[in-house]
Amino acid sequence: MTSFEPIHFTSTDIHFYQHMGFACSELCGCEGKCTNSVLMIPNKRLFPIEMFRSNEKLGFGVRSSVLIPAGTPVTEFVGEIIGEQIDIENTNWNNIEYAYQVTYVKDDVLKQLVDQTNFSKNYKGLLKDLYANISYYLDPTVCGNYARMASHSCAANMDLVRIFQKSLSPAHIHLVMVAVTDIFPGTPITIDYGNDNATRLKNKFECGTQHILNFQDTTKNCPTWN
Ligand SMILES: C[S@@+](CC[C@H](N)C(=O)[O-])C[C@H]1O[C@@H](n2cnc3c(N)ncnc32)[C@H](O)[C@@H]1O
Repeated sequence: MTSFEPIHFTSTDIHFYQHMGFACSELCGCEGKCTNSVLMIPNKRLFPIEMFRSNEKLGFGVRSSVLIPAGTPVTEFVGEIIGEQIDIENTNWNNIEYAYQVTYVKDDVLKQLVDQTNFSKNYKGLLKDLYANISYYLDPTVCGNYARMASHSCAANMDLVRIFQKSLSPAHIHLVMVAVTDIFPGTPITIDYGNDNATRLKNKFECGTQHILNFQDTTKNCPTWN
């Protein structure tokens, strides 16, 4: 399951579920000085980003004035880690509008990853218990960055990838936004909010794509960007 093979970021795969990464830290042999850390590029803020107002329905979005090449890790999605057991379709937790779910109770890949580590049996048990009953979210409401302003698209130009640093607990998750297509200057930066959110917001979503999600009538709710 783990490998050092390069990952080809394409818009046809859902990388969030398929790939997880690890970043060096002061706990590694390189003492965090390694120049190959996956968090290095997103934290360098290589791309000028501006916020713009799309329309009344979409509100504000973000875009860059320069080309962002496919495969580039562009920024971290910054937020506070929150553990919530919520019914996403009926929640009145206001922050759900901006929070991004980073763990799923049925996330077998994550559980297998914990099993593969050389952590002690007790620590592995603790990690599995943490993930077993609660879903964790990165909530940018109080402490966040521009990533929280990205709009939803059913054919998003960025995907989010979980990168663990130092350990495998929810508190060690960094969420990195990676371009999955070349994003031309001025193009709105979009992510897929996921099926649960799409269902919750299905009567107000418009993303200008003809992609069909796992619920009926989605195409009806996806007129073009304007
Ligand atoms: C994470 S916020 C994005 C920033 C937001 N546009 C703003 O101005 O604060 C998510 C909210 O933006 C709006 N939104 C984002 N993408 C949308 C889309 N494709 N269609 C309609 N509304 C969208 C919805 O109101 C959604 O609840």
